[in-house]
Amino acid sequence: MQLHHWRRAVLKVGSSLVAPEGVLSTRYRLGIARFIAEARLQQREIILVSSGAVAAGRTVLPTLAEHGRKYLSGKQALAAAGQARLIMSWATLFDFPVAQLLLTAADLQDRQRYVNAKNTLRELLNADCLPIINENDSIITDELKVGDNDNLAAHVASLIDADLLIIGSDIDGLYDKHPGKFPDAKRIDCVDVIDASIYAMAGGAGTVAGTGGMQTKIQAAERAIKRGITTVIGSGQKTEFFHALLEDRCLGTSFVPKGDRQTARKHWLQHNLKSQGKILIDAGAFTALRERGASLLPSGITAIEGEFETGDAVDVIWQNGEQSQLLGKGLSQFDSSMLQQIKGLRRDAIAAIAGVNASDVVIHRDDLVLT
Ligand SMILES: Nc1ncnc2c1ncn2[C@@H]1O[C@H](COP(=O)(O)OP(=O)(O)O)[C@@H](O)[C@H]1O
Ligand SMILES: N[C@@H](CCC(=O)OP(=O)(O)O)C(=O)O
Repeated sequence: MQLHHWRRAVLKVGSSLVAPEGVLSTRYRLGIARFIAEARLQQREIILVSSGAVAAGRTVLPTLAEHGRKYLSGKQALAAAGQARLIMSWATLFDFPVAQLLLTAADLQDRQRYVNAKNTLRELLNADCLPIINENDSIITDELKVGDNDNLAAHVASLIDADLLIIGSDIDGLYDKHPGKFPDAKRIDCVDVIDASIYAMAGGAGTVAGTGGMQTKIQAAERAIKRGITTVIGSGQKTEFFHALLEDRCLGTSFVPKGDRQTARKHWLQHNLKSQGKILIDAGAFTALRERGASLLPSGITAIEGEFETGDAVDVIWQNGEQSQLLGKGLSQFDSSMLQQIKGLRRDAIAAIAGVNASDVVIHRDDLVLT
């Protein structure tokens, strides 16, 4: 199946690839690492979501592995020890820097942490670094869990505005029934609509190390395509799967959103998010945003209307004397009270008010939809 030309992908690799026999191994990770390196050479960006911390922990702490995985703190200790081994072992496969981000559902629900995670990822990509993400298994309880890395990867894809979500597993796609139980199961090339009949095809995990099986992969695809992100599920054990992706083709199962990605994103921003306030901008900012596709900086803001929180959607309006023109809608990286203080200011002055670590971008161009 031919895909669109993708530029930024979240690649999720399951425990079945990272630790095929329940312990950390390079057997499939060498091929995965080669794919990441080649994609980067093609000027594509990759964010890796890697499972395998608990499996790696079993090697690091064999005694705990025997008894510890039966209770929560034991599993969490295995994940803590294993995560360090996991990240080190990925780092040795690359000649570019890697960075680790451990996220929880709470981080994705809290607006400030969500924006922080997004900004950190953007910085890492700009610095040519490979972000490697996992769930922060060592501290979470059930209520705060995303629970599986398929859904976590879909959240990350949406957070960083990826145009492709690749779910690498030990199987070459979604079958119409559990292939391990039914020898006549047939692989599906492309899913147009995700409904109950698609979920009914999915069985549980294939290995002891895996979590969720196809169920969570379909959930992830559903979450991603709602945001206009094409999702593919395929075998991370096969070099052909990765080769094809480098040529914008999918040899597994693809889930393709209707319409193009910008349309879906635009639709999501425009129709699913209610504007909580207004940011009025000057003529210079209007031109920069409209003509040059720039991000909105505080220096171009003349006034703020309404009360809103960090991450809320706001209308961006050019006010020209008595007349005003709606430029678009975007996600604000600051709340309205901080914006009241930093509007019209330049970078140095902003740092004195918002702190040296504060971003000086109010609405990133990726988060702005022009009307
Ligand atoms: N309909 C299906 N199509 C394909 N695989 C399925 C299906 N139902 C269940 N599975 C199982 O899901 C497994 C992949 O999920 P999982 O074991 O959680 O792996 P991972 O570690 O890659 O997330 C497959 O190996 C297969 O045994
Ligand atoms: N966060 C866990 C993996 C969770 C998970 O979703 O596993 P998998 O189904 O193998 O991708 C770990 O690192 O062990």
